[in-house]
Amino acid sequence: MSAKYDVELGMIRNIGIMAHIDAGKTTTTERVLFYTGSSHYIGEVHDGAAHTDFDEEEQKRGITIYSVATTCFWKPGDPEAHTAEDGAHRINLIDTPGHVDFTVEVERSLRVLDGAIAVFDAVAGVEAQSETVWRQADRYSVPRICFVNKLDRVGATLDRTVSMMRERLDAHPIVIALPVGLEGDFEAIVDLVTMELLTWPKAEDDKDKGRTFTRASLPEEHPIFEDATLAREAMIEALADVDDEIMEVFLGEATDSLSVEDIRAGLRRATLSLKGFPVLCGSALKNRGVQLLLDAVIHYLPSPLDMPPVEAEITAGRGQGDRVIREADPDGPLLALAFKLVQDSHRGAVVLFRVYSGTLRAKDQVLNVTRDRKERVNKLLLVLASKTEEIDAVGPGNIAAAVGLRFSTTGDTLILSKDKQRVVLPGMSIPDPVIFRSVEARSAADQRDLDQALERIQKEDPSFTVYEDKDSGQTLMAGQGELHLEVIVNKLLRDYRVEARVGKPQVAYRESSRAPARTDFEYAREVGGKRQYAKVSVEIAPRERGEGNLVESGLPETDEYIKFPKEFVAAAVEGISDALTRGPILGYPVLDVAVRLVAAEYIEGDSSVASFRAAATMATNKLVVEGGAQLLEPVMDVEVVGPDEFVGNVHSDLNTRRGRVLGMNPRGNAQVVEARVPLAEMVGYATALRSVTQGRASHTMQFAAYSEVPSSLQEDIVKKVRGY
Ligand SMILES: Nc1nc2c(ncn2[C@@H]2O[C@H](COP(=O)(O)OP(=O)(O)OP(=O)(O)O)[C@@H](O)[C@H]2O)c(=O)[nH]1
Repeated sequence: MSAKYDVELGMIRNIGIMAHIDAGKTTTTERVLFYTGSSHYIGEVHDGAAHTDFDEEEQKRGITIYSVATTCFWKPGDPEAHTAEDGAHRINLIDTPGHVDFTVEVERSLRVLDGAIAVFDAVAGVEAQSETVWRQADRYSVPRICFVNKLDRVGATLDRTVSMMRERLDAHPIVIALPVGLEGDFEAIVDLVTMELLTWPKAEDDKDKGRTFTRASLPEEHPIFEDATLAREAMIEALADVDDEIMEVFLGEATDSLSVEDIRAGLRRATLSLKGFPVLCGSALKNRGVQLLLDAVIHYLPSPLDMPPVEAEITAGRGQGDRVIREADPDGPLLALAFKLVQDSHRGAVVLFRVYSGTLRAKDQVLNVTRDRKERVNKLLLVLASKTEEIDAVGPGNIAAAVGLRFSTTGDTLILSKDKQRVVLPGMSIPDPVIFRSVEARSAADQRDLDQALERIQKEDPSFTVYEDKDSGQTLMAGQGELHLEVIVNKLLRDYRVEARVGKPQVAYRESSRAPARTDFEYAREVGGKRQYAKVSVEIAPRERGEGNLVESGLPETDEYIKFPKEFVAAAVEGISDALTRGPILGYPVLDVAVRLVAAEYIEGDSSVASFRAAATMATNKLVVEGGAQLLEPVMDVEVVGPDEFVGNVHSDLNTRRGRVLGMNPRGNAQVVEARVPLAEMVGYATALRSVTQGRASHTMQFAAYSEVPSSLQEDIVKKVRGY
């Protein structure tokens, strides 16, 4: 352990910065890293020198471990304290993706962070995408503080975003910082909790990018004093609305009796309970307001101590299936979650992880419970803004990187191999990939680059898979949605600079069988002058949607079968499974059927593993058709959020897409329309939605289930997929 970096549990903050694209997430992060002393310069987004990009090789590929999680230190009231020894808190800053389409990406970051900063653009306010990101954080109950950025821009106001938070997000904002001047005149901020004025040097004198600032009691003669007094009253009233303790004071005595500590404690309670959201403001680009935001991270966002202890499931031995609680105890058994794998150009695979309980030490042998693999941690790294530092150990509540793990990836649970009890953290649900695109290298020379790039991307993103179509020999990339694959294609072509041709997005259909059927199948051939024989009887029955396949040997345990060669049975079962990977309609995998081998015959000398395998495959192919082959399509859970007046349009548009509206609920002054819609009908939906709602609504969707394609459409789809 290192005195420089180790702090008590209550002094750790694991946070993310969430924002609409362009709201200023990168610019704000840069300032955070600069003011916390973790970096010695500010890389500006527009000159391409942001920290996330400083490694040239990685800049080409757009990934760095620094951009996934970075650790920095901050002490409110002492901007020069940059280590644990100085009494600073430790902030582990975790990247959150801007696109909510990538369920796995969003989940992985929301799983490991305890609180978040939501950044808004003071001109645009709460945009549709900010709304989507906000709702995702609601779903995971992530406490948030808000930063209304870009107050220097023409048209900026604090009030607009605050009222939009009420109206669009149905949130309870509590404004705790007041800007002095706006747009070009924006120069200072009043901390409403302490009634202090924070002033930064004018742009021409700002030699150290806003690092030096003054904080002084707001004088009564200051022109903003009256406004600030009113704003402070409003802050206390807004806090009293959601906090009983403050309410009591508010109703009883004069609010003057509330100390700074009382107000901070109230704001902390409101934030942790998600009843209120402290709102700060500033301009990251003009270097104003970020220090106050950092203070608020420490004052109001949760530490791991505020989080409920994690629950894990026992996977083997006594109590299998039971849940156990793991406290954040450094001496307890290790429990850690790998939340991101990054291919680092110098170090190979680097796994970022969070420890929930116990302590992980360099050279420890760990067990990846998810994959049932033992492996060794060669090195542990603390990731700071512009360097990594080797550390000996990581304790609970903290985030670090491990080098040397070969099997671990996003979502895996790690424990120590020597620990007796095997437990696993609730898995991240990785939905089936529902959409795919073909990809082909432009030349044989590009093939190797393509293969390597695809392998890397696949390792980093478990929701992305690559496979080969057996018929066409084409390489197919499958993912969670159009946008997911588009981002990957961009990565391939731009970051990895692979020369490749990429096909159009296609829906991943499945096939099934409608009714029970049975077939007796005799396989008798001459192959290379040798007789091959096998006879099998196979039964098929449909299963409920979502149940998956069941393939088994149902041979009775009669005398006839006691001596039946086991390898022939195993080969037949394999043959059945093989047949189910390619359905008879379009060659998509067959889903939700039970297939059993119910009788078999062999001839000594003529029968072989190969003949049983072939017989079972052919019998199954025939059976799926006899049972009534059926095409299945992925159906998505779609959620559209928008103003009331557009609900009619959204509704009728979804109807034309074979959608089924499941419900409509008000949220704030908006309406949430929930529907189930076939994915095939959702191509280009974002554009269509924009046009029927004048850009006021947003949508999210995720895979719900496979469902039967109506028979009237099956033929059209077959023609389309085959390219007729
Ligand atoms: N005027 C002004 N511009 C800002 C401010 N903060 C950021 N910007 C600019 O806004 C643009 C977007 O900022 P980024 O920091 O890249 O925003 P982001 O949210 O990280 O955007 P993505 O990287 O696209 O997700 C850049 O051109 C910034 O220079 C601000 O406080 N004031």
